[in-house]
Formats: sequence, C-alpha cells, structure tokens
Amino acid sequence: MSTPGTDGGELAAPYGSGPSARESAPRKKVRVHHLRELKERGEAWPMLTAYDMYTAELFDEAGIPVLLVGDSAANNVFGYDTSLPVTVDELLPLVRGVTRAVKYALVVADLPFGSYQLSPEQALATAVRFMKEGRAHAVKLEGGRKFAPHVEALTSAGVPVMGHIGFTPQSEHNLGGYRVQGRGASGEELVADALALQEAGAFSVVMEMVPAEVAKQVTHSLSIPTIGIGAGPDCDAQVLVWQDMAGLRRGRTPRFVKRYADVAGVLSKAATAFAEDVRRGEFPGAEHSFH
Ligand SMILES: Nc1nc(=O)c2c([nH]1)NC[C@@H]1CN(c3ccc(C(=O)N[C@@H](CCC(=O)O)C(=O)O)cc3)CN21
Ligand SMILES: CC(C)C(=O)C(=O)O
Ligand SMILES: [Mg+2]
Repeated sequence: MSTPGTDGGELAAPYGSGPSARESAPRKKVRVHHLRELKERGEAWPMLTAYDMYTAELFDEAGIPVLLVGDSAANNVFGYDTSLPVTVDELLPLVRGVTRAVKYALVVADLPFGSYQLSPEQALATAVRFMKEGRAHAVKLEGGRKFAPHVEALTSAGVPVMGHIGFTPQSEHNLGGYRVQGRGASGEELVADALALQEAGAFSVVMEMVPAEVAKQVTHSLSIPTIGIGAGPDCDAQVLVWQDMAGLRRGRTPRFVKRYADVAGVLSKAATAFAEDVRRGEFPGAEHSFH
C-alpha cells in the first residue's frame, strides 16, 4: 500500500516507477495511456469498485488508479439478488458521487443490463448520460465479438470503453449460473472476443472467472491491459468488489475473493456500543451537548 502524503497534491504515485524512484513526484490524473504503459513495463495494478463518496476518496488516496462504479451496486447497494434489475437512473447518482470525490483515479461507469445491448446507438446514448450527468471518465460493457460494433460506436465518439468477457453476470441466465468460462475449446473463443474488443478500440478488458492459463494466453495476445477477477495471477491488473475485499459482505464469498479487513465486525461493534451508550444514558455526554 502507498502512503498518503501530508497534502492532496503530494501523494505517492499510483502508477509509474515503483516504490523507490519518484516517491515525491506529484500524482497526476490517471489516463488510459498510463494503463497501457504499465502493461508495457509489466507492472500490475489494482482496481476496486466504489459506489459512494467516502470510499472513493479513501481508495483514491490509497493509490488505486481505477475505480469502477459496478452494476454490482445492484447486489451491494440496492440489495437485489442479481445485477439484472439495476437501472441507469439508479446508478447515475452513485457515479456522480464517486467522480466528485476523486482527484486522480479514472472512474469507469458500468452500463447496466438493457441499457446498451439493443444497438450501438443505444449504447452511445447511455454512455453519453454517464459521461454528462455522472461525469464518468469511461464506461464498461459486457460482451465479446457481438459487441464490437457497440464498442466502436463509443470509442469513435470519444468515450473510452472497458470490455468484460468470461463470466458476464448480466448473462447469468444464459450462461447457466455462476460458472467458470473458457474451459477447453472455448478458450480460443475468449481470445477471439478479446482481440475483437481491442480492435474495436477498447482500452482494457475485464476477464471474470476464467482458467488462469486461458487468462494468461489472452493477456499475452493483447496490447491493452487485462483486468482479472478469478482469472489467475497473469492478468495485467486485478479487480475486486470493495465490500468483498474489505469484509463488509458476510457469508460465503466466491473463491476469487481475498478479505483484507473485517469492516463488518468494526461497524457491528460500533453500532452495538452506540446502542448500549444510549440505553445506559452515557451518550450524549456534556462534551457533546451545547450549553
Ligand atoms: N459482492 C459481489 N462480488 C462480486 O464479485 C460480484 C457481485 N457482488 N455481483 C455481481 C457479480 C456476480 N459475481 C459472482 C457471484 C457469485 C459467484 C460465485 O458464487 N462463485 C462460486 C461458484 C463458482 C462455480 O460454481 O464454479 C465460487 O466459489 O467462486 C461468482 C461471481 C461477481 N460479481
Ligand atoms: C466485478 C466487476 C468487474 C463488475 O463488473 C462489477 O462490480 O459490476
Ligand atoms: Mg459489472
């Protein structure tokens, strides 16, 4: 983890030269070409989801170069059982909160189910809303070769696009549930999908739940970065949903999740302590009252 500096302008670089050199170089806004440069230098980078201001601010200060306002807000903000029901109107205010909070991170807005599949025109109209109203820096959509025309329409209009292949949660009913994709012969299909997205102008591609060997092959076939989630150690970048990463979500988590904290435990203890204080008459104290 990088260490925040004493003021907003002097944080350790989230990308670039590694821990020793340029420690005090001022951070710059992350741009898509920086991510390609990291791939060329073989430096892995992290991505996290964010859905609100405080988490976006913390992750930005921690040096996370790319934040995704995922349609997984469906599960992790709104409490739906899948990502399918969440709408553009529900996601837009979350994107706005995240983009308001960051100084450096590239903010990617995930296009939700039904908001882009109809046509390249629909994809562009939706992306324009996320850019204008959400102030997103880029958008993400799910799909391979079949969505190359959609990606092309967006990149031609100046919208950077992140692809997403392998297990694509918006197609879970068609894929038959949460299953690893690209085993056996379909590994070749994944390479073809990734190449088509790159050719259409995508600046990066998420690969979800793909065998590590296949993900490695895709990564080496592309000049744009691959971002893995359950896709092994050889992707150019790694992404997790922040509530999984920080242990806010309880219960069984997918195999690809590593927990770095127990935020659920911390919040639960805080709420319990507050409740006890109020019930015992110990809060508010004199120092919390106006005289
Ligand atoms: N909190 C959260 N984390 C995620 O990673 C995530 C979301 N929400 N919502 C949208 C999608 C849905 N995703 C999921 C959800 C469940 C599994 C899962 O249950 N995986 C199991 C079974 C794998 C298998 O059967 O082969 C696993 O053990 O990984 C995987 C990805 C990933 N995304
Ligand atoms: C897990 C990531 C890649 C995602 O698409 C989401 O959070 O919606
Ligand atoms: Mg998503």
